[in-house]
Amino acid sequence: MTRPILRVETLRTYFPIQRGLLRRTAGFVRAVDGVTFDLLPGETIGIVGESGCGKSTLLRSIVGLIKPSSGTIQLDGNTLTASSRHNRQILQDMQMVFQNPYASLNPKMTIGSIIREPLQVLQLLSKDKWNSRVNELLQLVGLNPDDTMKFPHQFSGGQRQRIGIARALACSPRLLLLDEPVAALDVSIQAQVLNLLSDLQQDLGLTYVFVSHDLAVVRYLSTRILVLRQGRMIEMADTEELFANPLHPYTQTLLAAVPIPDPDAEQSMVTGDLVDTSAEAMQETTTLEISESEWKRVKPNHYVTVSA
Ligand SMILES: Nc1ncnc2c1ncn2[C@@H]1O[C@H](COP(=O)(O)OP(=O)(O)OP(=O)(O)O)[C@@H](O)[C@H]1O
Repeated sequence: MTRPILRVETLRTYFPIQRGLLRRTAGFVRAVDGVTFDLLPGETIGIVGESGCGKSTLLRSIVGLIKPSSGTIQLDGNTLTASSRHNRQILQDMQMVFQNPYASLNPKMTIGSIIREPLQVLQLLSKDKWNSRVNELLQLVGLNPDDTMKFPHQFSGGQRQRIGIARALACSPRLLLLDEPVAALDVSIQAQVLNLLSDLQQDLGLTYVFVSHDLAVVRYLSTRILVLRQGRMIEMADTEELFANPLHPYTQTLLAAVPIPDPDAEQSMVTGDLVDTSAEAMQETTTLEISESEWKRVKPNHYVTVSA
């Protein structure tokens, strides 16, 4: 059986609520509260749920931008600790793409230096190969390699997100954590960026964790969906199974809000071929080691919570 590239086990991230002059801890926001899932190579898991349910905190906890309160995260079978997170291979293997392409790029840096930065920081490749790698990355994301000396403000929103993706790909990661990567873009541009992500996944064999509040967008890209509510897992299933057979009332409510695609519409949201790159991976049943009292396993890959 294929080893999961990512294993998240009973992950909890709580933020203290501080009150009074002495800033005493009066309680905790349970932003992520016992999340467990495995991710096989080539899969895309979509994390969905309403605003504030903990989607971004989950991603940030996985990538190490926030220190989780408890639980374990394994990358390729290796448990991530404060010290192992400095390991070059781990830093290389897992990269994040942020929601806001306006805020996530340093406006004072040329895009050449923005994309080159991870190579410099991680000391990857020899210095004389950095420029050709930057050109290659720009081409990979559909941008002009002659534009390396331009600044972020000289690009459109969609192009800036492509720059963010090129930077995330600079050190050849295997796992991309995508936090609402198209939410800040116009719908027509969203389609182009989603198609790019799909093509890159196929061409480079990438694995994605994809966060969005937009279920229609998640449906295009994800092979499996995890529904979160107030930090807790509500339901998890293969994408089409979840859409066809949502079991938890909360999932049913979320799905009811997704507009049904109009077959006569001139332009569907995503054009071109979206190839399911994880067909092989999906042949396998992923395991979920959560207490039976909390989860009901209704099909090999369909779990629903019975306590929330
Ligand atoms: N640094 C922080 N300190 C305290 N509370 C926080 C912090 N970051 C997030 N939270 C709280 O944790 C909860 C989850 O927030 P998070 O941003 O992860 O949700 P989300 O599902 O990504 O929301 P959105 O879709 O609006 O981006 C929220 O109640 C939020 O207010």
